[in-house]
Amino acid sequence: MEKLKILGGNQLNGTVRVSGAKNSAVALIPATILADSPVTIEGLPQISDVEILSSLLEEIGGSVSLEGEDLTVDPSKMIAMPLPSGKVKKLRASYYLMGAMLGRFKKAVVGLPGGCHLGPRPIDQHIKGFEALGAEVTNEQGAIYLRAEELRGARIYLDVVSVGATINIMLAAVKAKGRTIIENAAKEPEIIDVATLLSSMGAKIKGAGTDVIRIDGVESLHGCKHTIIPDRIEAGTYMIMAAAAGGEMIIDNVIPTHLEPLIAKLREMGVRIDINNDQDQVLVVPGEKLKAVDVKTLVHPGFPTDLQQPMTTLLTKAQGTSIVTDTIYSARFKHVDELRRMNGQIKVEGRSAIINGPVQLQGAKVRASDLRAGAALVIAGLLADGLTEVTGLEHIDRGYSHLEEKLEGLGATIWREKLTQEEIEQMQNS
Ligand SMILES: CC(=O)N[C@H]1[C@@H](OP(=O)(O)OP(=O)(O)OC[C@H]2O[C@@H](n3ccc(=O)[nH]c3=O)[C@H](O)[C@@H]2O)O[C@H](CO)[C@@H](O)[C@@H]1O
Ligand SMILES: C=C(OP(=O)(O)O)C(=O)O
Repeated sequence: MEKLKILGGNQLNGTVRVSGAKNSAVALIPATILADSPVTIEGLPQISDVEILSSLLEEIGGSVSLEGEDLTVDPSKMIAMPLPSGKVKKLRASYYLMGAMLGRFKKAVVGLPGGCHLGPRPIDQHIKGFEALGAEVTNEQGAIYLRAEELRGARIYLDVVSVGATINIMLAAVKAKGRTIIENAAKEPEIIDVATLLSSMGAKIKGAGTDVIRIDGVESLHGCKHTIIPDRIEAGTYMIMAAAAGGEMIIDNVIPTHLEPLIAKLREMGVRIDINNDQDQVLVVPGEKLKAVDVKTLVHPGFPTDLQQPMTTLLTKAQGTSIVTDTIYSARFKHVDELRRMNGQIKVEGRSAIINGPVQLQGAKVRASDLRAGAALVIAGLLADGLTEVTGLEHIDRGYSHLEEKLEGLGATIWREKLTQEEIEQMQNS
């Protein structure tokens, strides 16, 4: 077990290159199960979610080569091996193994997913979709059992706009007989990325990125090569870091339109953002003083919930009272207690955090309860007076590729250390 140590107060200057999108990667990798010949995905982030999913593909008989940012999967010898427990619980996106294995084998056994604890995260809409396609779905001792004689296209209206359900239904439907229509589908860029890979494999998909997706099932899918889109949440995290820590930062390898809600909010706060579409870059130049703003998370293209926690830290520096409301998750505020330990003047009321600023955060020992809480605490450490120690790195490592190297390159004083036996015991007893 390890911790991050951050000596706060440094300005961040220079260029940071954004990695491939975690939320695409975790769907693209299971999607390879559907092909009958090798698929290569280029530009993957070097994060634990990618490593775990790659090893799960090996567990079901895939031949997998992950070298740096590139993954090649030969799925031809895969079998419908049950995956009821173990690694599937370490991440949220193991649920995509359900859709992909159902599509290919017409059966699957996959443990209920893990991932960040942000309040209830049911998968009823995924199951509704699988059932509409003709699968029998049961939940036995913490694992989902899926079986179908054949998959038949269907019209599926999602009661809740869900990224995971939209992609999972796409994965199963590409090999169903006939047409599937997903209505009230999620519209995230990652959904378009997955549809692009599936289309390169021979799938027939129209409307990805809108709220109606039409899929005409095909008999077989073939191998191909695909380059992943950049991670808009990682990009957004660095933009928030730049706004928080001062200095001038170029964030490279971004699709600026994916960042519109954040760009608008940062500008409202008084941060200068220059967009260079030709170079896939944005430049962030923080203003002298930051203004308080209200933020409400919404489904895409609204403000992304995954940037809500980092934004809360930034708002501790803004003049006045800001209200951050999360309409997607009921309990995505575990970072607030930790920020309070660092002198954050924040209270939580229902689904909102009320932040009074500006305050000077103080270095402290804090624990990341989930991935973006981790990002929020790292930003707090960069801003704080003195030394901050962040534990719970297993969460941060799910989603941030080379975090310390990238931050060091920008001028931060940050390093990783092993926890002592005493610290491990203290954590286990707390
Ligand atoms: C691996 C991945 O891509 N994770 C992202 C994905 O998570 P994930 O796919 O889990 O999120 P969803 O879009 O499905 O969830 C959105 C909301 O719908 C609810 N819901 C979802 C499914 C369902 O069957 N029933 C239901 O009620 C959830 O509880 C949540 O309140 O989208 C979230 C919302 O942008 C992001 O925070 C996560 O980073
Ligand atoms: C909530 C997140 O991830 P996951 O859905 O993988 O838990 C996230 O990326 O912020």
